[in-house]
Amino acid sequence: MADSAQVPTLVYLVTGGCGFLGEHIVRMLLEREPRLRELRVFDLHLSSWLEELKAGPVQVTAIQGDVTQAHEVAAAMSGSHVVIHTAGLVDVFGKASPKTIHKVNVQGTQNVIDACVQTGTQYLVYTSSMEVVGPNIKGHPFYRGNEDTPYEAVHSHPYPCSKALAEQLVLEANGRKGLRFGGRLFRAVPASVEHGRVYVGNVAWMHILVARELEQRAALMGGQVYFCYDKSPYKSYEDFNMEFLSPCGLRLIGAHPLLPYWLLVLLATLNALLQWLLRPLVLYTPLLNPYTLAMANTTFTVSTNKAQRHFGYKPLFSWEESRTRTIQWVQAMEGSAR
Ligand SMILES: NC(=O)C1=CN([C@@H]2O[C@H](COP(=O)(O)OP(=O)(O)OC[C@H]3O[C@@H](n4cnc5c(N)ncnc54)[C@H](O)[C@@H]3O)[C@@H](O)[C@H]2O)C=CC1
Ligand SMILES: CC(C)[C@@H](O)CC[C@@H](C)[C@H]1CC[C@H]2[C@@H]3[C@H](O)CC4=CC(=O)CC[C@]4(C)[C@H]3CC[C@]12C
Repeated sequence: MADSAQVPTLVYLVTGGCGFLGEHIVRMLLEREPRLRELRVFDLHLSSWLEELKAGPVQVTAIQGDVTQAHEVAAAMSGSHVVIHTAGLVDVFGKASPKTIHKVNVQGTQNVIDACVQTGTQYLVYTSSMEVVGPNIKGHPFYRGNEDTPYEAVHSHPYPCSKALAEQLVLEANGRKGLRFGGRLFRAVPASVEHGRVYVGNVAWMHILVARELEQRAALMGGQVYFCYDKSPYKSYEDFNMEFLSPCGLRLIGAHPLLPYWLLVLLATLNALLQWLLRPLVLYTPLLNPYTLAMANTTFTVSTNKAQRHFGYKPLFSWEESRTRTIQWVQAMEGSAR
């Protein structure tokens, strides 16, 4: 059994992947990162040599995009585990305006950071520059210094200013969570209890398709039941929720339920009794009651393609897109709850 360090499960995104540094990173990842499942190469200008890389075992996805466009960055980021952000304007010759340099190097980096937070991509590697340190405008030499050597970094040129600002954004974003929950949830349901979940956008899409096809295919579809499904992973109810809550800073404590099942049944029953006793005074509606506990502890998953066979249904949103959109929704809900 290959250890996890060797199993290709990770999705990397390299911005500026067609640049001088980016190309080296792309080729080296393919040669030296055994955990790589997909390598996304994001660049304003895609190079033809990318095509030759698609013949290998790792899925190489070329994405033409602009880091100054937040939605393009977020779309490329969706489902990535690691992003290496090299895209930038290297210009100390006055080819580009200070505004453009700032827009690409600073706003572009902010867009990458925001996309990480939105999509739950937890690891960002940023290519900074020695110019962030110096030489400064006073011409002070920096002789064989290191990261801790004191030096007065004072810049006026657009490029070093942009790199210094971008690096500061990245450093400040370290440890940032999409959501300030920062809380802990305690596992109540065994991870082995699978529960079927479907992204709401795919549920809506199936409804649209049924309504559209029903008239033409009444003989086949009339009176039929169709399970709704997509590529959402089979997980326990709580583990599935963590796909969206982990990127928002929540942690699920315990590989196994922390309380024995009989105690959960007792607590659920007490909740039901309390609800009954309090009903004349107040509506007490706890999450844990005998019904919800039974549901959460009963495996219920589907595997079917009847909807595809009968009316051509295919999920509109991939798992990665569904996950990203749900994380964004959770974050928006948290923002409105403040
Ligand atoms: N070349 C050097 O000596 C040094 C470079 N760096 C940094 O390394 C990074 C990469 O630099 P190089 O590979 O040398 O430059 P490069 O110009 O060869 O590569 C930059 C890549 O970013 C892409 N890009 C530019 N604007 C973009 C945008 N708006 N959206 C998407 N992609 C965009 C370009 O198409 C290009 O492929 C830059 O962040 C630079 O500041 C840092 C230190 C030294
Ligand atoms: C307190 C813990 C035991 C916690 O894990 C309880 C989770 C519980 C609130 C949910 C577990 C299963 C959910 C239901 C399931 O997804 C099926 C459903 C289908 C519907 O049509 C409506 C929602 C629901 C009943 C859903 C409700 C929440 C759960 C019971």
